[in-house]
Amino acid sequence: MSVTTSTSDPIATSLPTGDDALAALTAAASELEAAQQPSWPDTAALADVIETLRSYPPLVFAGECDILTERLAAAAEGHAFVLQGGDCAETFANATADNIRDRIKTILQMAAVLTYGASKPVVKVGRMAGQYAKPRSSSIETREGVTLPAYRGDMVNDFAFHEAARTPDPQRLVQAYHASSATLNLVRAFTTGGFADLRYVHEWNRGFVRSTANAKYEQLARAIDKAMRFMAACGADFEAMRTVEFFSAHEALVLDYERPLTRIDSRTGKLYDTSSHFVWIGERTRQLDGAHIDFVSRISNPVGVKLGPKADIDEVLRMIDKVDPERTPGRLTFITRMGAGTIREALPGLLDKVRASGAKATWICDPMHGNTFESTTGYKTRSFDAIVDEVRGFFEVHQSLGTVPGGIHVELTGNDVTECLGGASQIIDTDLEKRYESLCDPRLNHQQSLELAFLVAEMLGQA
Ligand SMILES: O=C[C@H](O)[C@H](O)COP(=O)(O)O
Ligand SMILES: C=C(OP(=O)(O)O)C(=O)O
Ligand SMILES: [Mn+2]
Repeated sequence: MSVTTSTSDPIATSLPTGDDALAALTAAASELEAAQQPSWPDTAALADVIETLRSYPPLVFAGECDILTERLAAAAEGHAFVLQGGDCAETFANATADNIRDRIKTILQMAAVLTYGASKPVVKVGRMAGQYAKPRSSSIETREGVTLPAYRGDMVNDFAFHEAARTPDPQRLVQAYHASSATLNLVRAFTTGGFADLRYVHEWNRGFVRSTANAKYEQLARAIDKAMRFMAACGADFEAMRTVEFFSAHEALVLDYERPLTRIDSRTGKLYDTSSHFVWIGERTRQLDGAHIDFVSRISNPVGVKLGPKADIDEVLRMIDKVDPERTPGRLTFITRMGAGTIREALPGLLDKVRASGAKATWICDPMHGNTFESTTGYKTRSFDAIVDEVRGFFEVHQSLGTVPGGIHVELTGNDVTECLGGASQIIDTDLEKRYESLCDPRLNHQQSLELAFLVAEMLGQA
């Protein structure tokens, strides 16, 4: 079945639908170069796994992806604010009930504070239920004279430093599917079964500001408390606020996972990557003529592209034509990750030119990936102050241009880890070893995540 779009818009393209679309997706797989892919040693085993994944049910429904597209369109117009958060790299071992609960709890707490600050709905998106693959700066790692393949996420290989562990194993793709399925199932249960009740979330936040270290956020917490009482006095239906809309997201990196989970939507004949509601393409894999950008241009999910400080404007404009030729509101999100010291110079030009081109994108700030450095104690870390400063710069730039700051994208956990420096509990270099658990990038811990939410709420209140 092939359907052409009839439009007079010169940039609109006609993508095939149905079986033709799936065939084109498969053909592109063999023609285009895909960066950062595992070197699977056993290609027959990989082929079996791909067939297995093809036979599995989708993890999300296309209609849910469309709802997220609408929410992201609202964020692009300034009618909503997006919060994307979760681990840099999920692991199979950490996909436990407690960890998932605490991450959801952290995101819900942040969202409540941001909703108050923005006076807008907050679109809640977890970097979870699929964030199992990592692009790496180097494809090898050397320790004490021994060189092995780099860890590329649990979907590909194991973190343990020996040859068998680091050898890519396609069975891990199947494990990633099951871990994602179980995670998403619990997330759906938490967010629709009563755990997300705004009254609980508010109580958790009151608990957070009770500690002396966080007393500086008390004023805002009191204002939220007053608003809750006001709502109660007006007879607000808190029962209706027991459930929240929550979406999943991850980097679409390993195409041997994403392609077999890409399915035809029975309603429209269009393709959706049913591994997640939202997928993004990372800074290292966004080559215009590469397989990743081709892949997202063929699916109808809302998609993101990370943009670093060196993003070339012409390339970005061509990317818009390729990924969002029909200029569908909410379809394309740019996640900027410039660095605190760079964002104020690097972002205005991009915003300005994209606006001048007539294209619309949702702009989200990732204040993590441009602010990574090695601590004196040898840990990959980030400082809380730089993270806050990058978000501040993001708001300043948007404000000066009259464009819309659409949301934030953060690496966080609900656990009390010590991976990022600073924050009210003043984590210093020598603290990092106490509880450094990330297998890739350092995450904000529970307290630091909430602090960030309070600070961003203040920025939103002033915007
Ligand atoms: O999460 C992002 C990247 O995968 C990560 O920053 C790469 O880290 P590396 O430079 O240690 O490979
Ligand atoms: C790989 C990541 O980021 P980036 O592509 O921005 O480096 C990430 O989000 O973990
Ligand atoms: Mn990361």
